[in-house]
Amino acid sequence: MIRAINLTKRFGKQLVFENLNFKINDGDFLSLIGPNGSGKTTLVKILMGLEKKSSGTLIVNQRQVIGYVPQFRNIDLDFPLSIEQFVKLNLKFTLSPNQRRQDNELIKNILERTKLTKIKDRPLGLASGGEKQKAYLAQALLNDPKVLILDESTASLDVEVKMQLMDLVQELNQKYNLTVIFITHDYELTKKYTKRALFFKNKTIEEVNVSDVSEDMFEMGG
Ligand SMILES: Nc1ncnc2c1ncn2[C@@H]1O[C@H](COP(=O)(O)OP(=O)(O)OP(=O)(O)O)[C@@H](O)[C@H]1O
Repeated sequence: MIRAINLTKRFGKQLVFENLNFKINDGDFLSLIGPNGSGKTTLVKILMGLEKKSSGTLIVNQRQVIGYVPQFRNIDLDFPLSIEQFVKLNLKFTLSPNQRRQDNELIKNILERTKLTKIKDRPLGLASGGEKQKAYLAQALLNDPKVLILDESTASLDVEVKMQLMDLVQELNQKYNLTVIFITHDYELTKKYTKRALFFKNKTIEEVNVSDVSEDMFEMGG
């Protein structure tokens, strides 16, 4: 469970948002929507402990590991790692054979969950956009997160591939009760996949019913 009480953030004199009040429950599939610059990324950075709040209270269970899937970035064709090697980058180095065995099991399991097993040896640079994004997702799942943050992860993928990625995330949400926070500018995906929506408006946040989310909510000035 994550709870914000009067959460406020300023950068110097610039007020980004003030008095955010919300609660995110375990297993929620939630979208964070609002125009450019309204504070969505700043909020998740605060959630992940990468940015400091200015005032207010934020309660995040300490043991609640948060996984983060970044915005889609293309990767050079000659990137030297295979999909599996890339996913493994998030493992802690160990000399213990026992730990290595456990790590290998874990990797196998995660590649299966993200449907990457068949192509695990393919160089990441040669993978399709959707496959690359799944590799980021697999990396984020490595530390067994209870919360997964997707930061516009589907931007610049084509529609079908976006849906495939979101189907996979939905499956993880339903099977493992993974909490999903989806920062997005995508109206269709918000409607199709998310169960709750938090809308940044006038420097604060309000919960709107997903059925009431409209396209202009992604465009209006902050
Ligand atoms: N480290 C920083 N120092 C100063 N200002 C910052 C910093 N990070 C973000 N900002 C400002 O805070 C505001 C909110 O930015 P943020 O990236 O959170 O918005 P966003 O809603 O995620 O936008 P977008 O939809 O465009 O990704 C912007 O005006 C931005 O310029």
